[in-house]
Parts: sequence; C-alpha cells; structure tokens
Amino acid sequence: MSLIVLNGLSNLGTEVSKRPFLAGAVLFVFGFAYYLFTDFLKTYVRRPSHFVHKSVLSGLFGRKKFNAPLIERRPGESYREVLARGSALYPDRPYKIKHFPDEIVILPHQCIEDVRNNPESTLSFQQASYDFFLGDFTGITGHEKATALTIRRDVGRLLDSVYEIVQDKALTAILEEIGPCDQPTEMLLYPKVVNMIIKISQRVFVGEELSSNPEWLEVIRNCTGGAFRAVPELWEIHWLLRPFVAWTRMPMLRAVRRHKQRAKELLKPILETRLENMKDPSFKPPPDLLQLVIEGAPDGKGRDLNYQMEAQIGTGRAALFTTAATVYHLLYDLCLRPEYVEPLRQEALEVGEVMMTRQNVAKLVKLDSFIREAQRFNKFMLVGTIRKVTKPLKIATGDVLPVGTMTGIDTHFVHFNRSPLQDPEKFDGFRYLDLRSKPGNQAKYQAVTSGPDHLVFGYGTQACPGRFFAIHEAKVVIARILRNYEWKLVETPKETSVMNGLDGILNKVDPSVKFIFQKRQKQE
Ligand code: HEM
Repeated sequence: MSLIVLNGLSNLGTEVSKRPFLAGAVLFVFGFAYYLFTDFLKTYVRRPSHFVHKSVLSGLFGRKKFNAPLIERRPGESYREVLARGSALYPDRPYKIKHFPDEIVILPHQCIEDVRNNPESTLSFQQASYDFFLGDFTGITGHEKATALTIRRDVGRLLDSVYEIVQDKALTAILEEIGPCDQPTEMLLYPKVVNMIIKISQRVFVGEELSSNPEWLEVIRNCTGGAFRAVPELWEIHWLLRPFVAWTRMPMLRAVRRHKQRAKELLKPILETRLENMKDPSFKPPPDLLQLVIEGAPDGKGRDLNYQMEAQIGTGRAALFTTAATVYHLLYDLCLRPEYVEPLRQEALEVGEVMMTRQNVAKLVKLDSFIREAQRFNKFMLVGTIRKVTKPLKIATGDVLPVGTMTGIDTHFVHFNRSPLQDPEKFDGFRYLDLRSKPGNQAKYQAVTSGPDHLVFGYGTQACPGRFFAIHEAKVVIARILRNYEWKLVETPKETSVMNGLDGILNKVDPSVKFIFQKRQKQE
C-alpha cells in the first residue's frame, strides 16, 4: 500500500517538474490549505495546562453524570422560573438544570460551606467559568493560575497606594463622559459609565501613558465586549460544529485576536521602559498592576510581553463590565428609589472635598449599605459560585459528585428565601447600616463582605479578589455624581432592575435606558 502511495507521489513529482504551471497550481493549493489550517488553529485559545483534560471521547459518549432530579425547562419558561420551581421542590437536596455546557447541579444551601472550604484544586471556579464562557474560543478566564493569585494577593495592597490616582481620574472621567450639563441633558448612560470605569481602572492597571491612549482603551473594551458577546451565540451551536462557526461566523472573535495583537504592540514599549528603569536601583516603580505582575508572577514570567498582555486583558475583562454594570444599576436604582438620594448626598457632602482615602471612604456608611442592598437585588448570574468538580467530592448532603460535574447555587433563593434578613423581599437601603450599629457588628455587613447569605462576589477561597477595588471605585464615582448632579430617567421605568434581561442564566444589562443629567445647584 505504502509503495503505491510513494509511487503515486513520485509520478506526481515528475509530472509537476515537467509542467511549471501545474507546479504553481500545486504550490498554491498546498499554500492555501496551509493558510486555512493555521488560520483555523488560531480560533483555539491555548487551554491552561493545569486544567482537567478534555477528551473528544467524553464529548462523543458523555461522561459519568451525577444522579439527581432534572428540572426540565418548559416551553416559554425562563431560567428564573426553572430555578424557582427547582429550589421550591428540592430546597434541601441537589437538583439539575439543563444548561450549557451540559447540566448544572444546583446545590442546596447546606452545601455552601463545601463551596467555601474547597480550594481551586478540588472545586474550581476558573475551570467552571472557562467551560461556561467557552474559554477555548473566547479566552475568558483562560488566565494562568498565577495571575489570579497575584490579583488575589496584591490588588488589595495596590489600592492603598492609588487613592489619589483613582480620585483624580474619577474626576476627569466623570466630567469627560457626563459633561458639564448646565442644561438638562439627555443621554444613554451605560456606554458613558463603561468609559468612566475603563479610564479609572486602566489608569491603575497600566499607568498614565497607556491609559491615556484611546487606542489602548478601545482594545481593552473590545477584547472584553467581543468575547462576552460571542458566548450566548456559541452556546446554541453543536459542539462538533462550534470550532467551524467560531472560525467562520464570529467576526467578534477574530477582532479579539486582532486587538490582542495590537495590545501587545502598544504594551511593548511601556514594558520595555519599565524593565529598563528597574535596572536603576534608585528607581521607584509606580503603583500599578503592570508592576505587580512583573514582581508577582513566578519565574520572572511577568517580564514576558505575552504573559503581561494576557494578564492585563484578563484582569480588564474581570474588572470592566462588572464594575460598570454595578455603577449603572446603582444610578438606576436611585431613580427608582429617590428617597435615598438626599441622605446619600448629605453624607457625601459631609465627607467634603477631601482625598478619598480608605478612612474617608469608610465614612460613607449609608452609601455602603445602599450598595450592598442594591447588589443583593441586581444579579450578574442567576446561578452563583459556579464550580467544576476536579476530584470526586463528598458534599454536605452525603452525595458524591463525580469529576467534571458543574455546580452552582441559586442566588435568588439564597438572597431571598433562605435569607436571615428581616423582610428580605423588601428593599431597605439602610438595613445594613442598622445591623452594623449593633455592638460587635461594625466590621460586618459591608458591601465587600461575602457570606453564606450574600453571594454577590461569590464565596470562600475563590471569592472575587477585585471586590475591594470595585467597591472603592464605585463609591468614589457615585459620591462625586451625587455631589455634582441631579439625574432622572426619561421614561417611567418598566423594570425593577436594569439587569433583568437574561441569556440563559446570565443576566443582561439593558443599555437602552435614557437618563437626564443636570448640574446640581450647590447650596453648601
Ligand atoms: C462590582 C464588580 C465586580 C463583581 C460583581 C465581581 C464578581 C465576581 C464573582 C461573582 C466572581 C466569582 C467568585 C466566586 O464564584 O466565588 C469573581 C471572580 C473574579 N474577579 Fe470579580 N467582580 C467584580 C470586580 C472585579 C474587579 C474590579 C477585578 C480586578 C481588579 C476582579 C477580578 C476577579 C478575578 C481575577 C476573579 C477570578 C478569581 C479566581 O480565578 O479565583 N473582579 N468576581
């Protein structure tokens, strides 16, 4: 057989050498095939090496599944209703819902300590979100373990050195985006809040020069937006066809690759200058994420351009729309509940025109309480604390979850049905202020405090490491807006939350809400 093939090839070789046109055609065909093949391969993002191996066989034949009741989605039913039905039927035992990537096991509340106590190596957030957000194609949370560790360990510390920077940048970003508004000014607020947050956070992540470059901001915005936009579309495609659809029908993913390339070009001189400056023993590195990654990544990887670029894009992705959507819903919530505006404004005015340090921001206790309560009502995902089982795991109900099981907790059920709060269904913006005023409670119930009854930032060892930064940023922005502007909605709101829309179990922001802003007549 091999002899026949060899013979055939050598005959073709002789033919080709006799006819130059044929030779050209063969070269073109092979070259084009090679181009297509390498272009196709670019569709795949490199899977982090420490992730559980994904086999084609398990795709074809399925893997061992956890045995629990399945709550089928009825025609026309939303996942909000599916979960309400499931959690009412099985409040104390696990049940399953059908949702990408396959099935999600909804754990009952008594398993929350399993979520808290199990580390990334047993019950992995990174691997769950990588699968859920199709990291193979979108790159979402496909970061190195080390990057998450660096952020977890150092971003809190970084905050202590960047108060002035956050304040200055917030001031200019708000003015640039919302504008002076001497007259009532109608605007679509969401893109403006995204721009504000991107300007502030990128100033802290990459420093003055790069964060002032509109092209860099565009790159960060598009890498985040493009990747997330692709997710619900790819969910609908059969897994065998998905690589081809991602390759041929997803211009936003192609754009993400282009933007990453551009990000590298823009980052290169900044990183090189920083590394060069660091050779001087008297050089004082500025407080930014770039420096944290240079110093914090193991084996000097933070000095590598590709590693830095991935770390910056990954962090930007985790930080951008989450914080922007939070600030946006807070401004919307204040329109829905105008009785909170004056007390919050008074508090911001009493703190005065001072540097927003940790101590001064800590004085905004009413705002902190309002933010925590508003976040309890505004969800990013109906199913929170998503995790993937990476070692067989016995949970509080006595069940054993097999490797590969995707788990999560029904956030609404936890925040409302199993809540220890009084009248949890009622929005009470200052309820945490009251709770904190009780002896021994001063440090509890803060917006950044996650707990078994408050899953806004997840829970346990894998809870959001950026929450201290996000809440600080949100408070600085909201306090400044309260001091300087009046605002209202153009139309009577139809929704109790501006994040009520759904893509599967993902909540969506409604960017189409129009606001009217006007400069506040200062009386103080
Ligand atoms: C209001 C804004 C934010 C919200 C609501 C939010 C929410 C979350 C949630 C729910 C998780 C999953 C935790 C779990 O399941 O236990 C998470 C993880 C994460 N967040 Fe945030 N986040 C916000 C802002 C930020 C910011 C500003 C940063 C970066 C400075 C950040 C960095 C991260 C990272 C790196 C992870 C992954 C942690 C890991 O892989 O172990 N987040 N976030």
